[in-house]
Amino acid sequence: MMQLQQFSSTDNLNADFAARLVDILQQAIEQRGAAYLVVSGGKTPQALFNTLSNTDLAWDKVTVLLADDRWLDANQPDSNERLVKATLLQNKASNARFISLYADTASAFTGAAEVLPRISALPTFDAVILGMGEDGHTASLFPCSAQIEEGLSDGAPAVLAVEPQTAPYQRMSLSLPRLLDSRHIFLHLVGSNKLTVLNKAMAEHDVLAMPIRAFLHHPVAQVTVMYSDN
Ligand SMILES: O=C(O)[C@H](O)[C@@H](O)[C@H](O)[C@H](O)COP(=O)(O)O
Repeated sequence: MMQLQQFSSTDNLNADFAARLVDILQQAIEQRGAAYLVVSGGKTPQALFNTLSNTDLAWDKVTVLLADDRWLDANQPDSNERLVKATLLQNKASNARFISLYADTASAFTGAAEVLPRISALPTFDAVILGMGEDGHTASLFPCSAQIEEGLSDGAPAVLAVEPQTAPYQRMSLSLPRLLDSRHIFLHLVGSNKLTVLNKAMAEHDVLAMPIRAFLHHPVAQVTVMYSDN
């Protein structure tokens, strides 16, 4: 099930989104002593990360991890880990705990066994922020990959290695069931192209063609779409 929240500008979107996330994380810390936040890479969340990093919170009780990463050393420009460390884990958020999806092996497929226990050991997440590509991928659950059926299956491991055919780098991605195991799920979209893709995803049900549909049409999970045109 999905609920669309539309904002008049990215500034308004980011202010509202950051406040909402901080409330969720704060509540988790009060109730359970710790909070778990899953974020996405890509261009869309960068301004949100800057806002969050300047917000007061007991960040030392917050664990941050990525929904997916490219199989790159964290010093590489296209590493999502590098992006999160440079934008979110700064300022007031510099003492948050970060869990990497990377291991120093040549292939994501051989590294998966090392990464898996880090993620499968985690409790229910408090918030997951998803992005969406124009092909309807989310995290690194790419429609063009041979791993898509496994990643969307009920019995999928918490993380899996993925080799997209239409995007660079091998990836490590959280699976659909691991991402759904969250108290709150958001989809963060900026730009009218993304709204067109969202409408296409809502119009039909084939999840292998557009993996984001597995979230948007999920019978139980609530997905809040945080959207602005610009
Ligand atoms: O590593 C990544 O690229 C992501 O996690 C991916 O799922 C991303 O969220 C979408 O591709 C949207 O990316 P943009 O925000 O750059 O459009």
